[in-house]
This record gives sequence, structure tokens and C-alpha cells, in this order.
Amino acid sequence: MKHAPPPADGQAPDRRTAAPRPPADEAQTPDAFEARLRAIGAARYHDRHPFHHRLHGGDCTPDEVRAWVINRFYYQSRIPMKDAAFMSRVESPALRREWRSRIENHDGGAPGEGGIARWLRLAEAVGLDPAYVASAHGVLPATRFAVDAYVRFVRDMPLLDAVASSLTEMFAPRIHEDRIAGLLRHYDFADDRALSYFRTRLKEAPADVAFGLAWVLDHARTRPEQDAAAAALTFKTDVLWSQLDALWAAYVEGRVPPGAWRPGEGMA
Ligand SMILES: O=C(O)c1cc(C(=O)O)c2c(n1)C(=O)C(=O)c1cc(C(=O)O)[nH]c1-2
Repeated sequence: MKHAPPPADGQAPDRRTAAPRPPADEAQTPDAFEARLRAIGAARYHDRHPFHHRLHGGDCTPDEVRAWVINRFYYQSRIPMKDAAFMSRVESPALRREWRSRIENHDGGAPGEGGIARWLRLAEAVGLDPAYVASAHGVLPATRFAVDAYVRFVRDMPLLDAVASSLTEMFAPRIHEDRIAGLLRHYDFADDRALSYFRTRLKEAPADVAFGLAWVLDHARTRPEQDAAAAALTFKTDVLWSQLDALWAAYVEGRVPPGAWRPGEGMA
């Protein structure tokens, strides 16, 4: 028997047995809308990607871990740039005041502090030259396309869509906990210094998520606004998923694109 595929944004299929959904032009209640956003994460967040299962389960080779560290650094490096692009468009001092800690968390207050510096400690722990990783030389073209698309999305789309796109972070604490436990269990390089990025995010992310979610629930009042926010979150899950697809094709299947990092390059 053929089954219809689930709807792309992760909503429950509209069956006669399910609770009736409001007509498509009627706003959802905040609770129903929040449940819709969470369903998008449950269906589409990158914790479901086979690369993460391989990484957290101890099945990655040292070079696969290095490739992930190099490519994921590009994402990290662009997060404060997208937050600066966001803030440049915000007219409310109150919203800017809430948002600026995101940039501070990644950049720190001095050289050697902040999330970017902590990610480079992970790079060092896996044997890479941090200067090579910071250069973003050797990043996969698909990583660059996906991450740059996220920065442009936040720069160009309505503020509601931009804030909603950050809400994948609702689902990040669990993946960070799984990662800390999995890396500590399976890989010799893993210790407190190497993994400090993830431990710190566990402390920082909840405040960002609480603020971002409350802001989206408060500002997405009409059905078209709710649909736009759900589409923005769906777009962001695609940004994350496609980076892991590219990593898998290049370093698990061995189809490294021209110009991308090759094992042996950029070592300390
Ligand atoms: O390790 C992860 O899986 C993961 C995912 C995400 C995310 O869901 O976008 C972020 C982070 N980590 C993260 O550490 C982080 O600082 C962060 C900021 C943002 C954002 O969109 O503003 N996402 C994420």
C-alpha cells in the first residue's frame, strides 16, 4: 500500500481521525503554533542525519571528524555576521539589547575568548592547525552556499522570518549533550578543553531560545505570519541538513570536490 509522504514542514497529516485543523487562513493559537514549530524540528532537525549518528556513535574516522570541524567552523564564523546583519535592521533599542549577547557569545570580550576561539580549540585537539581552519580555506562549496544563504536570508527577509530562522536552536541543546557524551566515550582527542564549545553553548542557548520563541509567538499573530515563520524554520533545517549531506558525499563516500580540504592538509 502506498502512503502519502508527510507534509514538508513536519505538520501532522490531516486525517479524519486527527483533531480538526483550523481553515488555512485562520490563525493558530500560540500553543498550536508552537507545537507546529516543534514538529518541524522533530521531523527535519539535523540530529536525524546519518552523519551525526556516525559522529556521535564513534564511527567517524579521524579525517571525517577533521572535515566536520573545518566545515562546521564556517557556520560558526558566520553566526555573528548574520546576527550583526540582523541588528543593523532593528529599529528597537530593546530588541537590539536582547540580541547583542549573541555576537558577544561568539566573539568574546577579548582575543582567545568566545565561541569562535573555543571552536578553534577543538580544531587543535583533532590535530588541525587553527590558522588553517580559521582561514576557511578548503571549506566545501555546498557548505559555503548553505551558510551564505542563511546570512542573506537573515539580512533580506522580514524580521519575523529572520528571528524564526534562529529557532533551530530550540533543538540544539539535546544534540550538544549527545555530542559531548558520544565524543567523550569514543574519541581519544575529546576532553574538557576540546569540548568547551558545546558545554558553554548548553549554558548560553536557553536564554536565546526563550527570547526568540517568545518573540516569534508574539509577532506571528495572523495565519500568513505563522506560515512565514514556519517556512523560515523549515528553510533553516535545510541549511543545516545540506551541510551534512555535502560532508557525507565528500568524506564518507570519497567524492571530494575540487579545491576542498583533502586529508593531510592544514595539519598542525
Ligand atoms: O551543534 C549544533 O547542532 C548547532 C546547531 C545550531 C542551529 O540549530 O542552528 C546552532 C548551534 N549548534 C550553535 O552552537 C550556535 O551557536 C547557533 C547559533 C544559531 C543561530 O541560528 O543563530 N544556531 C546555532
